[in-house]
Amino acid sequence: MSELLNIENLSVAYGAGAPAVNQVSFTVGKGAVVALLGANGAGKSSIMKAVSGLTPATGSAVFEGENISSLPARVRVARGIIYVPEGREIVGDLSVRENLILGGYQKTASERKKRMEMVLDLFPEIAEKVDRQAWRLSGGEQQMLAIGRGLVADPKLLLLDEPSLGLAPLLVRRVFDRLAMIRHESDLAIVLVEQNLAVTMRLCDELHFLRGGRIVGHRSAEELKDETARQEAIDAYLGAAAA
Ligand SMILES: Nc1ncnc2c1ncn2[C@@H]1O[C@H](COP(=O)(O)OP(=O)(O)OP(=O)(O)O)[C@@H](O)[C@H]1O
Repeated sequence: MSELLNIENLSVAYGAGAPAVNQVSFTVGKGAVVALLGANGAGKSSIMKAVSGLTPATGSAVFEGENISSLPARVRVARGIIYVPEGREIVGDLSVRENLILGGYQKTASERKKRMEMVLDLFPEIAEKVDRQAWRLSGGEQQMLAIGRGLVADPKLLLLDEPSLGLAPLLVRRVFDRLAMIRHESDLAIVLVEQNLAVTMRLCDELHFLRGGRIVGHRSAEELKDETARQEAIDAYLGAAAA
């Protein structure tokens, strides 16, 4: 698998105290799904924001061989790095269709139309409600819209921040099944932030465990298929709440 993203010694500091992200390094292969797991405050979202150019960071970020460290967020979007933030951040007063149009704001009208059709095929739940204001959607539908809006931008790398947050287990399964479909049908790579290992295991190839802004452990999804190994990783890195 060839390399898509290489992050080296990434650090993020918001003030004078301990950095939120401290010398983090990881790589993402083309078409790979890499998960970042850790408790609240471990630094997961800060990594996502740093990779997407939304917060200042030090260290190096190389995407498709190009050093993107000093590129602004909108140029990273044009390169194919798309962030789907925690809490969805869809525009409630706009319709589902208008939210999807926003996702493709850098695309030509015909490309955007094609991508929107693909997204609505993938998420029939929101296709039925395309003219409805986004705030009227259920939590699961809003999450589908947030992911769909990201997909309209035709990402090479999707940065997905806690897509399971606040969703019932059945909806989480539905959202993750769709993500699995997309990744099998395309070259899309995903960096997935989650707190829940069981959910993450449905989709990812490898996992990095974070604590206090540092990567403290790494496992492949293959290794964690073994129940004992999985329990050991939970005990070592996450604690009982994340099982
Ligand atoms: N804009 C900000 N200004 C100041 N401190 C911040 C800011 N954003 C995050 N932090 C701090 O940085 C640390 C890491 O936060 P971050 O949101 O990256 O963690 P996280 O692992 O994504 O947490 P969660 O799972 O709760 O979303 C926390 O201590 C947090 O309080």
